Amino acid sequence: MTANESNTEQRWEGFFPNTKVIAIGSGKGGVGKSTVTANLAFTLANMGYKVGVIDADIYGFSLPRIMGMTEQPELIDGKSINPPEKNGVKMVSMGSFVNEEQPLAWRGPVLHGILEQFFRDVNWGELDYLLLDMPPGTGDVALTVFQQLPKAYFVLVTTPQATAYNVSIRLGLLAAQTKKDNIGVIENMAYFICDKCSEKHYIFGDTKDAVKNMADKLGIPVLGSIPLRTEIRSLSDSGTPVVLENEEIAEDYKTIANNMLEQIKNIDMMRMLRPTEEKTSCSISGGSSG
Ligand SMILES: Nc1ncnc2c1ncn2[C@@H]1O[C@H](COP(=O)(O)OP(=O)(O)OP(=O)(O)O)[C@@H](O)[C@H]1O
Repeated sequence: MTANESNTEQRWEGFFPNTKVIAIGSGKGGVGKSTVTANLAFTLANMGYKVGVIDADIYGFSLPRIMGMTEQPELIDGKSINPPEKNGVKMVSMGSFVNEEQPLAWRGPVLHGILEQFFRDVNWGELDYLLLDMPPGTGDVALTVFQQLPKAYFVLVTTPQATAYNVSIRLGLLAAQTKKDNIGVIENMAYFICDKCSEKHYIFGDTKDAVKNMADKLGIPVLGSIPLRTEIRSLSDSGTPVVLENEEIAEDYKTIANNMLEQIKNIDMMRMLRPTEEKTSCSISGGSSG
């Protein structure tokens, strides 16, 4: 796609002129991207920001369960909906409309249409930050998001295993190629603190610098690390993101959120200095399939 073609396309961020959209992605599934998204959303809300979350993982949605927001959205006038809200966070997911066990099998254009409705037909109100929980990998939805949200900031979540961070590099490079601003990497399940010896065990990484080295390759910072904790999993499963219950982990998330906002501030300053052509160009080949 050329810069001109991309400019004439309807872009979703037009629905949110005053909102910063943060797309949260991972190279592979199971690294805790949705858990991190949910906890970051409640952290930002706790810091006083107005926050919305779109679950862009249409087939593999899990946010309604993790955030404990399983109620159906309210249909207003036959075409727009009021999203569920909890602790100052609004959220919409495919899981808000279908049963958790219902199989979904749609091709790209249908996914694109559903995501567009999440942006256009939901009464979000004024938001400071809209977090987008992306499906894992570099598939159709990632490409659509990169095309439709040229000003979005991009955050990678990975665990310290080589199998996870190596595929994250691919997604990070794709984001960079399509001129997305990568803000940084969040390391999840970074270490485990033993109940008995209180030592940190780096279960998933050969070295504790694995994710730092990966972030260096992409030229972006590590925004922070979250430990592997049974409590994170068990609270998530029962619909209470850990930051609402555990002050120590809430502090870790606050550090990450502050680092993220600082990076956004720096990127905004750099954007003001960039030539216009560079701000709008997009190098994805092919159409805008979703
Ligand atoms: N730091 C952590 N400590 C312990 N368990 C965690 C941690 N982070 C996430 N988990 C658990 O790991 C599992 C996978 O997390 P999650 O669903 O957030 O991953 P994901 O990357 O979004 O996966 P997918 O993209 O495949 O949906 C969940 O059971 C979650 O509770």
